Amino acid sequence: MDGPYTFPTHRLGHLEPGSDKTPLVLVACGSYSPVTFLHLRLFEMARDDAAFNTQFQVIGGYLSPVNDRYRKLGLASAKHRVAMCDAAVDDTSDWLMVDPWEARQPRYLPTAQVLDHFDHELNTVRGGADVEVVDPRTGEQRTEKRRVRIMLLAGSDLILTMSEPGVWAEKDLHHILGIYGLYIIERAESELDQTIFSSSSVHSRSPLALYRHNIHMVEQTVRNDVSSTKVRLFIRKGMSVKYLIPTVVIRYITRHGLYRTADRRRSSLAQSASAPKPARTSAAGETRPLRGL
Ligand SMILES: Nc1ncnc2c1ncn2[C@@H]1O[C@H](COP(=O)(O)OP(=O)(O)OP(=O)(O)O)[C@@H](O)[C@H]1O
Ligand SMILES: NC(=O)c1ccc[n+]([C@@H]2O[C@H](COP(=O)(O)O)[C@@H](O)[C@H]2O)c1
Repeated sequence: MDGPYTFPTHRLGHLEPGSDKTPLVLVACGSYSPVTFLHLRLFEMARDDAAFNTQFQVIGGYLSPVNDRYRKLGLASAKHRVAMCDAAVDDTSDWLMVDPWEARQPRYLPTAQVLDHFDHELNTVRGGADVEVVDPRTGEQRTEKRRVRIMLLAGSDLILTMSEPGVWAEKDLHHILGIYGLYIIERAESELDQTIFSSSSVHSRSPLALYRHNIHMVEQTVRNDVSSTKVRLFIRKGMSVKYLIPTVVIRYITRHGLYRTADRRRSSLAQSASAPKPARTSAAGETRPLRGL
């Protein structure tokens, strides 16, 4: 992560010539300590859903690892988490990228500001996505710039925290859901009570109900509940994590001796009052031992 920052664009796709679709970029903010096959698979599920059920065409996907100020158990340093994500996408994907910008910031950044950064890079700096169109009057072909839509990609556990008090600022929810939108992948242990979206319930004035049209839900037809917590626990116990995370990530963990001991401390840097306390300890609960372990 040393050296000057440049926004990664090397795997950005483009719209088909003449396409009337809206270009979509998916951004998944998370800890990724470490990144798992499930984290990568979330992007594939969302891209398929967009292709089959919407007017969007996914032209890019970014993992944005949270920085060291985030108060969460089990975080390896941002430098390691970014390197593991980089290795994972380089080895397993031809369209996913890792943006180290959030991880490099000196303070915790709420997700709304991270999405603003992507909007700035894609729509202000690059001016949107290129699409070849034919002028209906002259028949000439020209390149048009089309505004890129950015959406937050997350598991249903994250959306549940959006209706918990104190985790998200109300103005940030209006910003994220109103301007950008959400791709939600259902998570086995975090089933959504549909009334949180209902305009006729007590939640009717909540941002989730207000911007229901900007929220896309995807059911996991092949259920996978790998979590980083489980992976860390397995490593600590000397158990295999093969086929749960990419082999290049296993090699990286071994080479750097990560996750060998229980990390009951939060990152020493993570004392900033502006960093929200994560709403859940973890999917498998670092403090709640897994059966048989
Ligand atoms: N089983 C799952 N199903 C759907 N989404 C998931 C699942 N596991 C993680 N995610 C999503 O992946 C993103 C990154 O999350 P995060 O890095 O916190 O992963 P995690 O595996 O839950 O980590 P930890 O176990 O350390 O809490 C979040 O949007 C989270 O909702
Ligand atoms: N207020 C906020 O912007 C807010 C609140 C909770 C989680 N998040 C983000 O969600 C992501 C996932 O967080 P967890 O690893 O705690 O599930 C992180 O990138 C974190 O920054 C943002």
